[in-house]
Amino acid sequence: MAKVARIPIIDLNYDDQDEAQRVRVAKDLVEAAVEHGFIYIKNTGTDIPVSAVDDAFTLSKKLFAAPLEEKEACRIQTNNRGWSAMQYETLDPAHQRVGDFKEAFNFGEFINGKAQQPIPPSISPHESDISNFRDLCYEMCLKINTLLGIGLGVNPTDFFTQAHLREKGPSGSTLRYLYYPPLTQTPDANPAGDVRAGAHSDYGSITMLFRLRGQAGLEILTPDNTWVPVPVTPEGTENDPAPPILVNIADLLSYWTNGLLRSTVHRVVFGSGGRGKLVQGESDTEPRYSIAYFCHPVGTAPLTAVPSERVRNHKPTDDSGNGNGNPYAERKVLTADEHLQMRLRASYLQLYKD
Ligand SMILES: O=C(O)CCC(=O)C(=O)O
Ligand SMILES: [Fe+2]
Repeated sequence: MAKVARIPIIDLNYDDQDEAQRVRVAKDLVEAAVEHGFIYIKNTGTDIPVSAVDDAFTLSKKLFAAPLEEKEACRIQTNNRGWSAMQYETLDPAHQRVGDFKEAFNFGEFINGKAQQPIPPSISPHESDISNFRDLCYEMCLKINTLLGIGLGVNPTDFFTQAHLREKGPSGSTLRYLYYPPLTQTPDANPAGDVRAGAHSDYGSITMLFRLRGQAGLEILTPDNTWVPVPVTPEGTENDPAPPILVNIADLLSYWTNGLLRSTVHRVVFGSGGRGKLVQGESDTEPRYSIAYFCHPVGTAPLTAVPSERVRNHKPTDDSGNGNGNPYAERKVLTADEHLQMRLRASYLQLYKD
């Protein structure tokens, strides 16, 4: 059996009246974020109902199965909204021969349940459901940001949360449906060298990832520089109503905390015959679907030093200035939006070529 990533599993289902318990969970969350950058959040349906996740996957499948013209009419724009065709995005341009073997659809902000971008007619009757799911993700993201503030001893503890509040202005937060066809449908792919999503770290503050049981592919780069798969259903969650939600620290939060919180590099690979090592009980012969919510602070949020003793005392351990070997989180960025623009330009070469 393949060696798998050892990522802590945390249950956010604590008693709201029990402050000591909340602080304990917050500290566990921070330690996992410092050590691994990835955290499994047990999904018992409290924060995000299991039916809402199931319905989101149903809609995603409908969207990617829609006629090509419908998706073409929603092609991704420089506002980072819309449909990204097979191989259009290249997450690791320095090392990839060709683009990612995936399709993606990005949903930006909704206003009163209405998308502010073209939506394929095949799923437009469900626009308000997509908006609701995005809201659930947003609320959970605020909760995690609050816990991170508590666990880090940031003063005020809601420093991160305040920076994410929608009422303060638009943000780069994006709900993304992803579809990775199986090798049988991608004859151009060379599974030994090509990837379904190139090695990258995420751009925002945190990412929440939903996956389907049995679908292989995600790997993280460990501190000793080896790739290990991230099981969809880690030990101890087999009987939960849904697989855990996989949360990872992204570049902006790593940058904000001077590298204390780890933004871990990850990728999606072909398993059988490819580079990946399959986790027991998972396979890559079926089409793979995942859903990510990329949580970003409001675009104008200045990335000033986090008011935390622990962050102040943290010494970056490498030349990048972010302490975790991540080459993207450079110190020159000023606002959340500037940071996002820098990252998008690097991965959508055609879109930004002019
Ligand atoms: O599909 C996955 O499992 C991961 C996708 C991912 O890393 C991303 O879209 O940033
Ligand atoms: Fe990612």
